[in-house]
This record gives sequence, C-alpha cells and structure tokens, in this order.
Amino acid sequence: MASAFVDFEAVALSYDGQDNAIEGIDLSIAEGEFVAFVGPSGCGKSTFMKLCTGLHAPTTGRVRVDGEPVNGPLKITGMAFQNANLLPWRTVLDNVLLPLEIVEPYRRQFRRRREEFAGWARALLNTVGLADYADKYPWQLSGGMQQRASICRALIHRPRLLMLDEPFGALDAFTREELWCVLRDLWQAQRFTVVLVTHDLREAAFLADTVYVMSARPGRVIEKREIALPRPRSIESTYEKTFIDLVHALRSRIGDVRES
Ligand SMILES: Nc1ncnc2c1ncn2[C@@H]1O[C@H](COP(=O)(O)OP(=O)(O)OP(=O)(O)O)[C@@H](O)[C@H]1O
Repeated sequence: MASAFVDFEAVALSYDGQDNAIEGIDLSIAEGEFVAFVGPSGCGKSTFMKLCTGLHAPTTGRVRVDGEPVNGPLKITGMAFQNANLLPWRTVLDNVLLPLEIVEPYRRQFRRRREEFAGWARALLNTVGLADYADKYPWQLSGGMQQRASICRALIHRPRLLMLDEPFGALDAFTREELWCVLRDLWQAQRFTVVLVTHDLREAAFLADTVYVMSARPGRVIEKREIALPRPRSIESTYEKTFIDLVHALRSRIGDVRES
C-alpha cells in the first residue's frame, strides 16, 4: 500500500475531559485517496475532520499528515460544508478568490498576481459549469450553483487535502447527483485527497475508494469497506444490482450500530 498521507494512531478525543467523543481510531489514508465517513448522528464524523485539519488536538494518540504531527490548523486543506456560506456582498469570483487573500504564500502575492489568480478562479468556475456566473452575486444563484462555487473556493489554493462535511446535504436529489459528478470529475483530474462526511450511503459508495462506518458515541471505526467498483462511475451504475447490494450492506451495518 502507498505510504500514509493522513495517519491516525490510537486516537481518542474527549471534549469534556470525561467521556470520549471518538476513540480507538487507527487508520491511514493514502495521498489521492477518496474516503467517506458514514455513521449515526453524533458518532464523531465532524470531530474526525477537526482532528485531521488540526482544529482540535487528540486527547490521546497521534495524528500525522504528510509525515508531520498535526500541531495546529493545516494550510494544505480546503473545506466545504452543508451551507455554501458565500459572502453576499462579494461576486462569485471574489468569493472563490477569498482563500488566496488569506492563505500564505498567496496572501502576500495577492495584489501583484490578482489577474493571474482571477484566471485560476475562472478556470475552476468553468469546470463546474459556472463560467457565466463569475460576476454575479451569490443570491443570484440557485442552491446547487452556490455549492459549486463553494467547492471552487475550497479548491482555489490547490489544497492537497479536501474536507467535505455533508456538502450536498441541503440539495434536492437531482442537484445532488449532478454535484457528485462535478466532484468526481474534479477529483479525477486533480487527485487531491478527499475526506467526505455524509449521511448519504449512495453518495459515499458512488464517490469513495474507501468507506469507513463509525459506531455510535463513543465513535469508533467498526468497518472499513473498499469500494471496488470501476471508475469512472456513472449515475446509471448506481441503479445496478452490484451498487444497490453494496448500499444495502452499508445500510444494514449502520442499522446494527443504531440498534446496539
Ligand atoms: N465543541 C464540542 N464540545 C463538546 N462536545 C462536542 C463538541 N463538538 C462535538 N461534541 C460532541 O461530540 C460528539 C460527536 O460530535 P460530532 O459533531 O463529531 O458528530 P457527527 O457524527 O459529526 O454528528 P452529525 O452526524 O449529527 O453531524 C457528539 O456527542 C457531540 O455532542
């Protein structure tokens, strides 16, 4: 197996100094791998993300990214959440450029290279079908378009690690499937490492190389499932038996956890 890019060794985190929110987390994610975390509500999926990106330190155990211990917020990550959180007073283009105004080394080069950076942003917007919306404001876009822009913003500083916390959770089923394909194509082209947290098992199985199923609190990884389906995957393939069986298997695993 390729060497670990994200490496968790016997990690536990307690927010209150008494009970663990997650514990016994031992896992490795390879560079360029697409992993998804599923599990019942409150099992610690978001906590796992915070540990990965250095927003929290583990209470016990060790977290390493790219071979280095994580001691504080990581610059090599990009993030997107359920809510697109675009700034309403900025155009779509200026929203996408925001991380370059904040994250070094881009921050200090921003004024000098603005036109070049705007070119990067326009190219990204083009790949997600928003070329004609760069100069619009977020409130002039549909929810799905806003989420596309939010993914562009998460990727503009070319992060090696993309963290997605239920990014499509608020979208209708058709828009969600469209955005799965957008993300699939971006990942296929750029091969950043992805950690996706989702409640949607079809989404996890469609996008990921590996799905981790977590138990109810304290969250532990109770199953690691490699998704061996060939790529590129099509939405049509999600209606085939192999895919449906896979989703059923994940579903029943989570059912077991919720009952126990
Ligand atoms: N900042 C915090 N302080 C105290 N407890 C917290 C904090 N953040 C999360 N928790 C608790 O830790 C546990 C795991 O929370 P987390 O948000 O990681 O779960 P989750 O699996 O992402 O949940 P959901 O699926 O509902 O979004 C929960 O019991 C939650 O109440």
